[in-house]
Amino acid sequence: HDCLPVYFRQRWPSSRRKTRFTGGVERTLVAVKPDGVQRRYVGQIIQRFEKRGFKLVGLKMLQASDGLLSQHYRELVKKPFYPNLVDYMTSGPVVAMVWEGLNVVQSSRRMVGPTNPAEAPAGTVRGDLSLHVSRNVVHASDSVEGAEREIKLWFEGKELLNWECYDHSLTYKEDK
Ligand SMILES: Nc1ncnc2c1ncn2[C@@H]1O[C@H](COP(=O)(O)OP(=O)(O)OP(=O)(O)O)[C@@H](O)[C@H]1O
Ligand SMILES: O=c1ccn([C@@H]2O[C@H](COP(=O)(O)OP(=O)(O)O)[C@@H](O)[C@H]2O)c(=O)[nH]1
Ligand SMILES: [Mg+2]
Repeated sequence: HDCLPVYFRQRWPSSRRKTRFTGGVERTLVAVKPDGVQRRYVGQIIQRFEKRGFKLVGLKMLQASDGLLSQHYRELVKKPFYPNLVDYMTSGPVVAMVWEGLNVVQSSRRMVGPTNPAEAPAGTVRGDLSLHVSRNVVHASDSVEGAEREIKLWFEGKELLNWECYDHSLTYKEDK
């Protein structure tokens, strides 16, 4: 977390009152998959994260390679659907981004919805925009450790920017 701005380096104190934060300020990898790009959903997906209050700190469009995907999906390489997954993920450009904010890993997973769109509630990206598990529009890291690993895989350090949102004090309550 050395690359986070100074005011983010501490974890949020778990509160004296009812409100409890499970985590601190985190970063996560979100990627619009080739079907999402082809269907022109990039703007809508970015907008959901902006509206929620998260901060965009990295963004690029790329053609994913087999090598990158075998590392990204290293837990899935033995699965029977893995060759199809690679065909899907290399079928066109992917838009990869890094979002930063309080509990962003868990919150973005909730915004994206379950892997299978059939189980994804309306209001989630997958529940609103997709039907089939093999065309589920978007990726989001599923743990803080996974996010750190994936961000290193998809981005170089210099591609991630530290910047201050002017509305920070409106979206965060910082304890004195
Ligand atoms: N049973 C399956 N059949 C076909 N495709 C699958 C299946 N399970 C997973 N996939 C595909 O592999 C991807 C990775 O599976 P994973 O279990 O990591 O789901 P996820 O974490 O929800 O997705 P992602 O990692 O892309 O965000 C899924 O998003 C989906 O596209
Ligand atoms: O049975 C499956 C499971 C997963 N996937 C694809 O593999 C991706 C990664 O799977 P993971 O389990 O990581 O799900 P996610 O994290 O994407 O929800 C999914 O998003 C799907 O695109 C698939 O095609 N079939
Ligand atoms: Mg996954």
